[in-house]
Amino acid sequence: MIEARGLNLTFHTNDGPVHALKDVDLTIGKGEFVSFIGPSGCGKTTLLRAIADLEHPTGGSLTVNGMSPEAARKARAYGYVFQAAGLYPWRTIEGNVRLPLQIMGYSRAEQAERARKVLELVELSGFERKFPWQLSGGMQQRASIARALAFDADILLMDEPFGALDEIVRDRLNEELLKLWARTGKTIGFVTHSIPEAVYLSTKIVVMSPRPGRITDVIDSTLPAERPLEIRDTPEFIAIAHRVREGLRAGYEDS
Ligand SMILES: Nc1ncnc2c1ncn2[C@@H]1O[C@H](COP(=O)(O)OP(=O)(O)OP(=O)(O)O)[C@@H](O)[C@H]1O
Repeated sequence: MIEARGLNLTFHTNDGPVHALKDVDLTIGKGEFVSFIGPSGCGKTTLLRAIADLEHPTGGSLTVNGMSPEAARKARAYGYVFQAAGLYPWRTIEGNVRLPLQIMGYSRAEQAERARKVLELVELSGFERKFPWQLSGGMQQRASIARALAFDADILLMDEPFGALDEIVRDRLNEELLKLWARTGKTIGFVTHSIPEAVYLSTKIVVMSPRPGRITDVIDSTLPAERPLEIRDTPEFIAIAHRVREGLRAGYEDS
C-alpha cells in the first residue's frame, strides 16, 4: 500500500540543510496499522506528510497505493487527521464532516448518508447538530476522524491525534480506534510519542531517530488482533515495549 525506497528529504534553511529523512526504506501492506515513534525532530510528521504529498522527497522513491503520492492525493487515497481536531467552529459536527464531501461534489443526499454512517462509526450519532465547542476534546477528535473517513479512502494518516488528551480518554479512543480499524480494514499510519500507545495499536512499529531522521528499527507485533486494554500488562506486550524503548535509546546515543 505504501512503499519507500532510499527516501531522502532535505529542507534547505538559512542555517543550512536539515536532513529530515535519510535513506528511509519501508513497506506497509494493505490493512496494516503502522505507528511511527521517535523523539521530536526525527521526521515522523515529515514522513507522513510526504506520503500525503504535502512534502516532496529530494531523493529515492515513494509510492502510495501503487501510484506517486501526487496521483494518490488526487485519487483521494487517504484521509488525514491532524494533532488538533481542526474543526470549523461555525459549522455543526455534521457540517464539518460533510465539508470534504461538499467540496468533492457529492449530492446532498449522499453527503447526509455518508455523514450519518461515519458519525455512527465513531459513536457520535446524536451530536450532528452540535457545534465543536459543545463537545469534549475527545469527541472533537472523533469528529475529525469521522471527517477523514467520510470519503472512504483506503488509507488513514493520523499525526498524533490523541496527543493533547488525558490518559483515560486516550485509552478509550485507542480502544475505539482499534475496533474501527477492525471493522473497516483501512491501512493506518499513526504518529505518536507514546510507547504504550504504539504497542497497543500497531501491527508494525517503526522506530525513528533524529539528525538525520531515519528508521532504526521496524517491529512486527506478535500481539493478537483482539486487544483488551489489559493486554498492556502481559509479558508479550512488555517485551515489545522494551524493544521499542531500546531502539529509541540507541537512536539518542547515535545522534
Ligand atoms: N518546513 C520545514 N522547513 C525546515 N525544516 C523543517 C520543516 N519541517 C520540518 N523541518 C525539520 O525537519 C526535522 C523533522 O521534523 P518533523 O516535524 O518531521 O519531526 P517530528 O519527528 O514529527 O517531530 P515532533 O515529534 O516534534 O512533531 C526537524 O529538524 C524539523 O525542524
